[in-house]
Amino acid sequence: MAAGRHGGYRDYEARERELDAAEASRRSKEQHHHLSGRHHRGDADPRREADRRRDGGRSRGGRELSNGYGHRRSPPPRSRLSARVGDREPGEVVSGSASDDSGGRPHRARENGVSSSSRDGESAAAPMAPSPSKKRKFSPIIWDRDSPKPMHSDVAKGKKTVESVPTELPPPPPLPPQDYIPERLAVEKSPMDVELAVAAESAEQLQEHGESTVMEEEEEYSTMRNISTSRWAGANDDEEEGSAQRKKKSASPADSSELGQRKKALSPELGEVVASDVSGGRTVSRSSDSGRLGADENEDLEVNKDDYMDVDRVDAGNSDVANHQSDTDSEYEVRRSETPEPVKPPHRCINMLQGCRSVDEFERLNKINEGTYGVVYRARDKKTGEIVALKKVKMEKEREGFPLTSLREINILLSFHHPSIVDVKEVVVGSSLDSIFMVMEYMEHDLKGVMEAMKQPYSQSEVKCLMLQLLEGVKYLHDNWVLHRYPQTYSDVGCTCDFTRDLKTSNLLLNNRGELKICDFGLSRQYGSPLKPYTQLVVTLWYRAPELLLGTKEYSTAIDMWSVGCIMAELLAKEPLFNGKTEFEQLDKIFRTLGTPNEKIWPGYAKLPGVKVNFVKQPYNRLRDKFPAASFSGRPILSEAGFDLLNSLLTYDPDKRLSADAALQHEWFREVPLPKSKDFMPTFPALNELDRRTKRYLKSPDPLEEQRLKELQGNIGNRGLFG
Ligand SMILES: Nc1ncnc2c1ncn2[C@@H]1O[C@H](COP(=O)(O)OP(=O)(O)OP(=O)(O)O)[C@@H](O)[C@H]1O
Repeated sequence: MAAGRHGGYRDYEARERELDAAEASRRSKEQHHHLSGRHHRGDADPRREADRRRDGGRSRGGRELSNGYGHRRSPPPRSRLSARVGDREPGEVVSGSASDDSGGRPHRARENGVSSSSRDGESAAAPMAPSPSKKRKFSPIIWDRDSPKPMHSDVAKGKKTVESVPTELPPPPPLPPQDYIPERLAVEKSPMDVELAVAAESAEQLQEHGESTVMEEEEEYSTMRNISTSRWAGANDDEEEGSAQRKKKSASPADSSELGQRKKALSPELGEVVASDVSGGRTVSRSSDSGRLGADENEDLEVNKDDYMDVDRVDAGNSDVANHQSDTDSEYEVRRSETPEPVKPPHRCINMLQGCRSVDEFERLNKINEGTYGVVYRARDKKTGEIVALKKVKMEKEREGFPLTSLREINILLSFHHPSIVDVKEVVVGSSLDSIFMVMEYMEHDLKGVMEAMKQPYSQSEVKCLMLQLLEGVKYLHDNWVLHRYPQTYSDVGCTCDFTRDLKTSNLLLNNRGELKICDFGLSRQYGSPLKPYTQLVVTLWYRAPELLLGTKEYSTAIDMWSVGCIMAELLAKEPLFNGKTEFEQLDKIFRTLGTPNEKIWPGYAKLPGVKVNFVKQPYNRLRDKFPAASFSGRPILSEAGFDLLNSLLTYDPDKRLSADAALQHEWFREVPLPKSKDFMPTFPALNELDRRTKRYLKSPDPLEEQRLKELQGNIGNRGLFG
C-alpha cells in the first residue's frame, strides 16, 4: 500500500480504510465518473471547446507549444530535429541521460521556444512559427478599470501594481450554483460584488459579544477596531438585498456619470463606507482616506470619484452577458427573456447587522501553525461540534480601524466554492472586537509537512491525482480572478490584494480523503505589504515566477502557473526545484537549470528592471537531467508527456506559459500510469491535531526533541501521538 510506502502508517491507514470502506467505494465510482466525465465534457461542452480553441490548441490532440512555437506530439521527423550543439539557443532543453536510456530515441522537450535536443547534441529542433492565437486569459473582473491610465509601481522597491487589461473577453467564470444571481441583475453581480455598510445597530449588537478569552491568550495585537460598526450590506437580508441589487442594476459601469456617482455610493472602494439603515432602507455613502472604518464613521464623508472601485461585473451564470459587454440593453433584455428564471440557491454571506459570531463560540483545541500573516488554530464549534480551522488575521499597527478592503476580500473568499479551494465558512470576531478570525474547513495536513514526513516521493499516479486537483483549484481562482490596479501611492492602500501570489506547498492542504485544497489566496495580504510580513519568517522565493523576481510591473495569472510547475517538480522529487535564499540566488538557480533567458525566447526580458549582466550564462535547458525518462540514479523519472507538461509550466515567457485550463487537458494525465483515485491516496497521521512541538519531533527527530516530546506526552495523556 502506498501508505506503507509513505512513512509506515500502514496500520493507521488500514484502520482508516476499514472505517471508510463503504464511503471509499462510493467515491471510487464518483472518481471514475469524474475522470471519464472529463473526457466527455470537453467534447460536449461548447464553452470548454471554445476555451480549448482559444488556448491555441494546446490541449491534447494537436496542441501547440506554450512557448509560442509549433509542436508535434509525437517525435518530429529526424530531419527537423537535427542540429548541432552549437545551434542551440540559450534556454534550450538539453535532454539528459534519459535519451540514452530510452534507446537513443531523440527526446522532444521544449523550453522557451526551442525544442530539446539529445544531450550529446545530436539534434536540436528548429523553432517553428509562433502561434498568434495563444493569448493568456485575463481576468473577467477588473478593479479600478476606469483609471485613466495604468498605474505602475516598482515591485522591487516594495510598491506593486497589477496592470492587466483583458485583450479579449474571457468566458464567464464558472461560479457554483450557490453564487447564482438573479437573472435581472446578472450583469452587475459577481462574487466580487461586495458592499460594505455601516449601521449603528450593528455596533450595539457586536458589543454584546462580551469578553472572550478563548483565542486571545497568545495575541499581542490589541488595537482599536471598528468592525463592530460595519456590515456587509444585506447579503442575507433578502429585502435589503433586493433593493440594493435594484440600485446596482441602475449603476452599471457603463452608465452615465450620474449613475456612476450613484453606483459609487453602492459599491464602496478603499475606505468608502456605505451605511445602511435597514429599517428605512436608507443608504449613505461614506469614504475615508485611510481606507478603514473609523470610529466616526457616522459622519457623512464626501464621495471621491478616484476612490471608487469600478467592478467589471460578470455573471458566471450568464455567459452571453459576460462575453458581450458591448451588447445594448435591448439585446440583453431579449436574451434575458429567452432564459428561464432559475431558482435562487442559498447565498452564503455575512450580515454584519446581525453581527459576526464571537470567537467564544469556539473551543480552541490546538495551534496548528503560524503563517507569515496569521495564526491558525484547530477549534471546535461549540454549537455544532464541527472541527474547524480558525485563522486569526494579524492586524498589527492597524490603528485606524479595520481595513475596508479586507472586508471586501473576506466576502470574496466567502463566495468561493470549489472542491480544491479551502472553504471559508464565516468570520468571527474576537472578544474585544480588535481581531477577526476566518473560520475555515479543517484540513489534516499541509503538503509541505507531508512531504517532509514522507520517506519516498509520491508516485507518478499520485502526483497526477494531486496535480489535477491543484490545477482545478487554480483554474477556478483564475476564472474568478480579480485584477487590481493599485493606487500610485502604495501607502495609500496599505495593503495588497491578489489571489495569485502564494502558491506553495505550505498553502496546499490535504486531508485523509485524498483531497488537496488551496488555502491562503490573498486575504492575509490585506493586512500588510507582502514585502513586510508581520513576523520575521522568511517569505519563500522558491515558487516565485522569474518575472516577479526580475521586478516586472505587470503580471498575470501566469505567475501561478510557474508556481504550479515548481510544485509539480517538488511532488515528483520530494525536494524543492529551486530553493534560493535570496532573489539573486533564486534566479541563479533557475537559470542554471533552465538556461539563461534572452530576448529571443522571452521578448521583453532585457527590459525587466532586475535584469543584470552578471547573471550566470547558461546556454542550455538542463531540466531533463533532473527528470529523466528512465533512471538508475534514483532521480525521479518522468515520461515524455510529463516532461512536456513540466517544461511548459516552467516556460520563461509568461505569455507562452501554459494556462491552468490547457494544463488540465494535457496528455500526461491520460497516459499510464493514470491518476490515482483520491480514495487510494496515501494517508498520514493528522499532524495538525498535534501540538507544534510534537509535530516538530515527528518531522525531524533528534534526542533533544525526543526529550521534549516525552515531556509533552504527559500533557496529551493517553490519546497517543496520533490521537
Ligand atoms: N483550513 C486549514 N486547516 C488546517 N490547517 C490550516 C488551514 N489553513 C491553514 N492551515 C495551516 O496554517 C498554515 C499557515 O496558514 P496560511 O498559509 O493561511 O497563513 P499565512 O499567514 O498566510 O502564511 P503564509 O503566508 O506563510 O502562507 C498552513 O501552512 C497550514 O499548515
